[in-house]
Amino acid sequence: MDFKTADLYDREGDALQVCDPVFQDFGGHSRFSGEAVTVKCFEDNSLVKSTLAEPGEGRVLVVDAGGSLRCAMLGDLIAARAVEQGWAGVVIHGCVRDRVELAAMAIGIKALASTPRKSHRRGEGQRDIPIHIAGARVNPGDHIYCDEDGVVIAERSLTDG
Ligand SMILES: O=C([O-])CC(=O)C(=O)O
Repeated sequence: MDFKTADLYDREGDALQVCDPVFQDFGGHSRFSGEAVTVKCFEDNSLVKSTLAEPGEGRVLVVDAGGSLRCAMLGDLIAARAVEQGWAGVVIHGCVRDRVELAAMAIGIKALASTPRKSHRRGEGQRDIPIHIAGARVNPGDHIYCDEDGVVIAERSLTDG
């Protein structure tokens, strides 16, 4: 994976959505990209768990968790399943936990922070809808590129030729 978000920005300019710099890296991969699958949920990670249990096919789950710092939307068990299922990464506008284990996993994970408290699981949330995270709009099927510099979103693939 040899893209750089800064180079993509230089090429595409403001045709790209650029996330505000609020994310930290928690996964073993800091550079990852893929087609976006979207989930919107608040302090309930039911849809995060069920979506990451499906075949990932190199896609990236993007979660609008409302920026909540109160509970973790993802931990080592859900992340391990995502790795098994072939997800390229997860971007969460919210928190994770189990950061030591996450750092050893072959997946990209960007989130705001870590916290020990787990989330609810009541089946609440929406999937495959347009979301807004960190100042950027993400539509299902957009292509998301993440690296050490940040997160950018394009309406089409920028690396498949
Ligand atoms: O189960 C959860 O809600 C989050 C978690 O700790 C894990 O994925 O291991």
